[in-house]
Amino acid sequence: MIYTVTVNPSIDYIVQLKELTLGEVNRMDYDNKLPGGKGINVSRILKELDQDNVALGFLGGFTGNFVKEAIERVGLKTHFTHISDDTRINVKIKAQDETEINGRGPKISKEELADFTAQFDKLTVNDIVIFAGSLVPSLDDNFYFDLIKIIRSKGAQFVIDTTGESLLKTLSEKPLLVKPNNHELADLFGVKFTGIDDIVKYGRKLLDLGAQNVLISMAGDGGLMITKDKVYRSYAPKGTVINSVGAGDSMIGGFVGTLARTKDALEAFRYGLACGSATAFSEDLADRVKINEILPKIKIEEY
Ligand SMILES: Nc1ncnc2c1ncn2[C@@H]1O[C@H](COP(=O)(O)OP(=O)(O)OP(=O)(O)O)[C@@H](O)[C@H]1O
Ligand SMILES: O=P(O)(O)OC[C@@]1(O)O[C@H](CO)[C@@H](O)[C@@H]1O
Repeated sequence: MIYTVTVNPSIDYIVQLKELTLGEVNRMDYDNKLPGGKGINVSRILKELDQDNVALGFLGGFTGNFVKEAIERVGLKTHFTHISDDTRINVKIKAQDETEINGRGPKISKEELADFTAQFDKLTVNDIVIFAGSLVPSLDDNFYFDLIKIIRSKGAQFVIDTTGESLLKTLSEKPLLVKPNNHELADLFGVKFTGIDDIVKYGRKLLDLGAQNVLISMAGDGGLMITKDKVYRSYAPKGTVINSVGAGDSMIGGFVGTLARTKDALEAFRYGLACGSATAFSEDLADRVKINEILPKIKIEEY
């Protein structure tokens, strides 16, 4: 089974207006509330690919109820730990620019945390756990790493979408996939990239440090897959970008879901790219219709 973990889910409150003027009363042209959080987004994409999965994490309060109902309505399997504090609301403003204001997230008590962690005892070698998104302030930086140790002790696989030291630290535990974007990769090693060769050089370091599969996403410039002896590059297909929120999560969902089904990393890369672009070209996350429309437009070449 594939499990996604969203420690800090959200209601994504999408607000559209022609122009945002700071310090003034602004009126919305359109608004929408969507269930959010990186792991939940990965779960939704897995579902679109008919890949069985369960979304885990913490949900609480009226906001948590909204998220739970919204994702269960689309048929997602969930097993969230109930918390007494409210799930956060993240504001996504689409005006002359895209601006995101993400909440810090709720408090999680020791008991709530223990309930959540107990689930990991049941993992087996057939399971994959995907961690994605920020932690809440009451959890310390070792949170993911401690869970990863448990996961690996059961022989299960893990994927982690995080940045900086928290990512570097997990590499020795051999994540199934890491997918920093090019900016995150540069920050990770404290360098500036001048071209694709630099990106490949530092992407390969992630493999050397233990990652099993490495993708580097480059938004509208497409993505790279770096293997021990080959580098694959894809330019993103052209289209009208409606929403780039969740493109990275979609790429992870597309890659992991397809890798689990086919064991073919190149095919998984193709689906990852298609899901990422399909989300960029959709108002919400991509659905199966959009993904299937984009798939034939994905071209991958050896770099
Ligand atoms: N503007 C775009 N046009 C076409 N494809 C896109 C666009 N933006 C993203 N994609 C596709 O989605 C993939 C992931 O996007 P991106 O690099 O923005 O991930 P990310 O930085 O993790 O995004 P986010 O954190 O916003 O989810 C890209 O590699 C690309 O294939
Ligand atoms: O604050 P985090 O956890 O880093 O990111 C949360 C978030 O911005 O990521 C998703 C898009 O990737 C959104 O659904 C959600 O609002």
